[in-house]
Amino acid sequence: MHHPSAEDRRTPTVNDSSAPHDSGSDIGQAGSIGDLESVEAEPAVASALFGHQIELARRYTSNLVTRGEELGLIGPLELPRIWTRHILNSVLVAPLLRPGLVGDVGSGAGLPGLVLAIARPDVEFVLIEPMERRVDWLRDQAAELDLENVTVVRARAEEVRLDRPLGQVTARAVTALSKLIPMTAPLLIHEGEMVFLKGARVADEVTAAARQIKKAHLRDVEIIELGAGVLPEITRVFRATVD
Ligand SMILES: C[S@@+](CC[C@H](N)C(=O)[O-])C[C@H]1O[C@@H](n2cnc3c(N)ncnc32)[C@H](O)[C@@H]1O
Repeated sequence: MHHPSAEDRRTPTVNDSSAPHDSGSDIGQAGSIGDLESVEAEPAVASALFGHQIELARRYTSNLVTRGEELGLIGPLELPRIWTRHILNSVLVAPLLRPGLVGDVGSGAGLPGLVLAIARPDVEFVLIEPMERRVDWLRDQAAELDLENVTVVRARAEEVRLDRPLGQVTARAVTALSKLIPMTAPLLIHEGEMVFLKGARVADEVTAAARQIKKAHLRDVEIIELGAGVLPEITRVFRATVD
């Protein structure tokens, strides 16, 4: 189990404008698909979540669309596609993780961090999030869902002090690769991996981040497309190893 450092109790200056994709609520555009009742029939769920994990994912989702919405962590128009666009999109990444310590930078409402912690109880997670309101939410959810493999640290990634380096780091909708790479590279062990959920323009981001990729000594840079034929939208993952 990972134990938080003194950073956990620190109160940093929060400047959320550093997340260019943050439009107020963590999640918040119009959508149309989502079916909580038939979730076991979803191939993406069937391959990554089993028994109790499905129940935990349901409870987390239910909390997100009720209390999470009240707290402004999710926009009301996003509720209908919460499963496909947010939960399952995160679940798809679970097979890319390996045992060890994984850091999720900018977890916000818990995506992908809390979902991955449900899907991979064999992996330890540290959720790194600067905003107090979101940190409180993440801690409450981890406790309520009994996720013993989760520690929440209140900090910005550039300033966080962890007890030990990360084997892998994840992030979704935090900032462009050109900022995310230098922000997270120092947190990783040698041969550690970046696993970032990215949008349709990830190839352009990779091109724009050429200098940062070189400076961080990244190798095996690849874009992995997940969920084709399973989810309405393909999930694109930027994966790279720190040499
Ligand atoms: C748009 S939200 C995305 C949240 C979540 N990952 C998701 O996909 O729904 C961006 C999050 O990144 C956090 N954030 C912004 N800058 C950060 C930094 N420098 N280090 C860590 N987290 C940061 C924000 O507080 C916010 O919770």
